Amino acid sequence: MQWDILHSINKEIVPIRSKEEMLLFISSTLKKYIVFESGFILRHNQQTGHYWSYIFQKTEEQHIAGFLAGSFAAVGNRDARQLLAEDDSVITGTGGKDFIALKLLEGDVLIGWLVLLFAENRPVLPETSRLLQEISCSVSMTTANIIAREEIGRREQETSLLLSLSNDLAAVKNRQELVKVVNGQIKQLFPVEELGFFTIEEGGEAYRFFVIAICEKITDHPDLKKTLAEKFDVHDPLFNEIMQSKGPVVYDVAALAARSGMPYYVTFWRDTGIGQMVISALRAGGTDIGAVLFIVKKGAAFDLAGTLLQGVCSQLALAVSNIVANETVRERELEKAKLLEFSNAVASVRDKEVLGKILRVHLKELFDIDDYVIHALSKDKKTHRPVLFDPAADFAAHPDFAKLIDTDTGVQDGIFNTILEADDIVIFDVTKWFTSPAPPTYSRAAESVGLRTMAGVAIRLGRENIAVMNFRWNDNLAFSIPRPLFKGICSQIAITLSNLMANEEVNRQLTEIGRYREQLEEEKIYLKEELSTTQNWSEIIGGSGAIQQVFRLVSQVGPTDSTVLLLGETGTGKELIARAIHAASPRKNKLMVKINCAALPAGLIESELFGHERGSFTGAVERRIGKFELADKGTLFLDEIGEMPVELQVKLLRALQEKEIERLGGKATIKVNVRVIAATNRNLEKMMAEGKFRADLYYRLNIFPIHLPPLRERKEDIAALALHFVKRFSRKSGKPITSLSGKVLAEMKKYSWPGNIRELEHVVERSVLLTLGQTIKDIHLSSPANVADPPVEADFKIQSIFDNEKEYILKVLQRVNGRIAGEGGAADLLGIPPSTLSSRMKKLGIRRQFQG
Ligand SMILES: Nc1ncnc2c1ncn2[C@@H]1O[C@H](COP(=O)(O)OP(=O)(O)OP(=O)(O)O)[C@@H](O)[C@H]1O
Repeated sequence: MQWDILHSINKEIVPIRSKEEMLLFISSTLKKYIVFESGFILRHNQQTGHYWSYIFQKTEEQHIAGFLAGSFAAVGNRDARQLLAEDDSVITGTGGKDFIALKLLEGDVLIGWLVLLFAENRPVLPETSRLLQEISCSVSMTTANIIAREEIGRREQETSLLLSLSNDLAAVKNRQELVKVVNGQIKQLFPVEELGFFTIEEGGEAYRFFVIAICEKITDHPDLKKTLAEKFDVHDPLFNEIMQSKGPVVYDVAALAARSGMPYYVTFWRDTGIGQMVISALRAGGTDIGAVLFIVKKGAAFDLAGTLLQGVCSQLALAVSNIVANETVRERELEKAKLLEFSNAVASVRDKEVLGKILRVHLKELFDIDDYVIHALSKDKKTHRPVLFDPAADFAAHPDFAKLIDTDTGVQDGIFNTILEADDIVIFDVTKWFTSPAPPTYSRAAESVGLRTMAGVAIRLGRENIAVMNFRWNDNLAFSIPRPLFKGICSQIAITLSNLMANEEVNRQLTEIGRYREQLEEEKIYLKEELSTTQNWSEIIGGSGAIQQVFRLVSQVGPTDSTVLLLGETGTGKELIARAIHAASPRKNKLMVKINCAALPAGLIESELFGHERGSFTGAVERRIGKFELADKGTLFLDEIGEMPVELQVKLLRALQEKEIERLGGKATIKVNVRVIAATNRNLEKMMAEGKFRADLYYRLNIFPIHLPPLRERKEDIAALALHFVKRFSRKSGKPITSLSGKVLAEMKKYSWPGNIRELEHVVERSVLLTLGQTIKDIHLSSPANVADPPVEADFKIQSIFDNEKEYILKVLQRVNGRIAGEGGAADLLGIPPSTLSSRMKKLGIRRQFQG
């Protein structure tokens, strides 16, 4: 009977393949032969000594639930745990709730127990115990099979998960896709709740979060942004340890957080209440690229043994490095595109204001940068001044900022020099400016618009610092400014800025050239005038004692640098004499610049004399040099000096004494080397007495006075002057007029000539136009009362020296019958050698018949 039972039981056990079949066997087959309340199988871990419920039916019964949960009730006076640990293959309890625990062995290894609980009133029978002993081998084998099959199944599942994970990870192209795979598959493979990936930054000194797959409860955590944004030091003890370790490391978060020098995220996760985290280095192609952090599910224990974590980590490393490579390629392409777009936008801009606006749009769009100012460095790199700025920025509207545009500031202010030496963005505290003992001018503009923290970066053309770009700083910019692109944009700005400045320089030079051209044009006018008067100089007429005295004074003072004051009525030849003085001076190759103080409105004389800067007064659109500068190294002729306004006399005096001038609206003084000749028809001494002319200026000008006599006081010159003008105007009008009649000449001599030589000149000019023959026989003088009948010399007529000589030689030749040489011949009578007479005759056009 016993054998039959054993045989039947074994027959039932052998085909069992699964936990369910085993449970069915225990709860129905076994119960046919053994009477017990309930039965289950516990598993046992040989290494750790842990045991756990393996094959069982859930129940509400407390004593069974206690077993299943691992809390054994005391059996007799022995604890069930002790009982289980004993070596007997079947243990039976005594007293209380009886049970039998049948040891399940695979070889020598204890793999678990089959536990049967009995009702209190039904103690375990010895034959039950024996029967169980008999079937223990088959139950052990079947259980070991189930475990093995399960293990195989688990491994197969793991392998397939790993395979699909590896397929999915291979296809991952970006961070979002990685998060999807992590959430979908990693979380199935391991008891993890959250994952975070770190990557090591370029340069290898810092690491930061690359991507995280976190649960919702911390998505809204206030410190999350900070945690994700922070850069961690690769030398922190935790990261160091992970990088040193060969595989993943399990950490108790509370214990880890208690260690010193831990990175911030450890505390962050401790505070969210998690117990364990597993961290593993991520390596791709033999290079450390970062780490992966698994946040273990609450209550779950993460057992590294037997997991595929290491393999999974290698796959994750590959995926991360692929994403990084992809992102780098994309970033570079994007950068290239953005750089291209930026350089296209700025390339053709030549206008500062337009460029300022374009920069504003692009800096905002690319990096979220606001309120930028670009300060260009001076050539010697010692000072800077703002040249380009965000026109919409608050500070741009500040009056102090407007002043800055044209102000040079030293770079050695502790901020600019630091920026210029740095390779990256320098962040600085603007408030330091406010409290510094000598705050720079721009600090007030910055303060008033609430700028507190700013950043600055050196703008370099190649390696040369050419400018500094400052902009408003906030912590978000740390992430919105990708350095490679930012550097590229800064280089573009450098190119654009240097082009702009070169362009400005060219424009400045063109304006300068334009100004010089203008100056040359003016000089040309003066030179022409001078040329015409120089010709006049050779034809200054005057044989009278009075004018000869003037000529003597001119030749005395001419070669010196003395100031000359020409006094005389209008038209007496003051300007002519001034030019003669200039022509006789060492300055003759430079300009004589004339300014007529009577011809200019009082308000313009100053600008005319000293020049003006652009915008110095309404209408001063361009910078203009004054006559003083134009006459530099030459002569300045101040005509009608008596008409100069008194207030300007002071300035003139200062210019004469200091030998330097200042342009209107200008700041710099300009050295000038000018010789001054002043002229007036006014009585300066009288004016001085009346307070209309400054005494100091008078004495400064009156160093070498020359009085030009009125024409009425040198009537002996009238004939020569009149003839001189006749020739000039007849030549000009193409008329053959060569002389004036004696009557006309007599009229002229009688006339008082209030307009002096100029009047004579005009009278002759008019007469030439009216005369038909060769001789002027009539003139029209303005005041007939002044004209009296002169004692006319019948045969006297005025003619040129040339005609006179010709006529005289002809008369002599007629007297000697044309004989030139020999005693009593024409040459003898004229007291010159015959050869000289012959050549004179030839020159004068005397016909051959008279030549001997
Ligand atoms: N000695 C001279 N010989 C020839 N021409 C002369 C002589 N003196 C004056 N003139 C001519 O007379 C005209 C008037 O001379 P100028 O302009 O020099 O006089 P001014 O004293 O400067 O006159 P104002 O006081 O009105 O400026 C000029 O055309 C000048 O060439």
